[in-house]
Amino acid sequence: MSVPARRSVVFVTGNAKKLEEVTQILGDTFPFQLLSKKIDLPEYQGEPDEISIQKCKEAARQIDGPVIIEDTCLCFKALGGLPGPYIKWFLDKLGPEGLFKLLAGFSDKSAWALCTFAFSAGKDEPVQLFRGKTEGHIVEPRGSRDFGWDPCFQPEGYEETYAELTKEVKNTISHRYRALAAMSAHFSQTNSTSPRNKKKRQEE
Ligand SMILES: O=c1[nH]c(=O)c2ncn([C@H]3C[C@H](O)[C@@H](COP(=O)(O)OP(=O)(O)OP(=O)(O)O)O3)c2[nH]1
Ligand SMILES: [Mg+2]
Repeated sequence: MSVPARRSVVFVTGNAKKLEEVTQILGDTFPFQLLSKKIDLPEYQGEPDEISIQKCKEAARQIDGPVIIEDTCLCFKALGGLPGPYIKWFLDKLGPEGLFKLLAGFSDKSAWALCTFAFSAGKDEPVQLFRGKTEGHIVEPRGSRDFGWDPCFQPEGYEETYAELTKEVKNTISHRYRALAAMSAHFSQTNSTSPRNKKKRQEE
């Protein structure tokens, strides 16, 4: 008897570090087979949800099949949530040191990292969003420099920055971990209540 193939979905990202973390976090737990495609999707403007929806629709159009995208914001409370979705440009121009200095005139250094995963079953299909948020503070950069603004973000309840924490720890508290947990929970539930699985359970 042949084993039915696991449904696959393409994670579209131009960021190799994101892909690395997503693969580490999901392990074998995700009900879909995760494929990846390196495409630099446009950097849209607007609110995080709108950006993720546009990004996902464009990915689904290009792939012409089921896709997942991810968009990350780093939001400073003293700046009303900015840079938010524009963190990529701020990071490119200022680096982690400059991000810290941006808050020099403010006593409130609190910040949050927001990750949004968006799924679409294909072009012209609806987009579903899954969000994860981790609160913390912007600090003088410390730790390894291998991923963006990790050296200047210290998550709440920790003495270390994301960049000083081991990957194992970051990947159990991060914005990305939380968004993926929401997405995995949704699809695990959907899978277990799908008519095919219900029928299978009744037959057991
Ligand atoms: O230090 C970090 N740690 C992170 O966990 C993290 N996640 C994203 N980023 C960086 C990468 C970018 O500079 C921005 C987010 O912009 P976004 O458009 O979401 O990411 P891209 O690199 O453009 O990748 P996509 O192709 O859009 O998936 O923040 C982090 N830095
Ligand atoms: Mg991007």
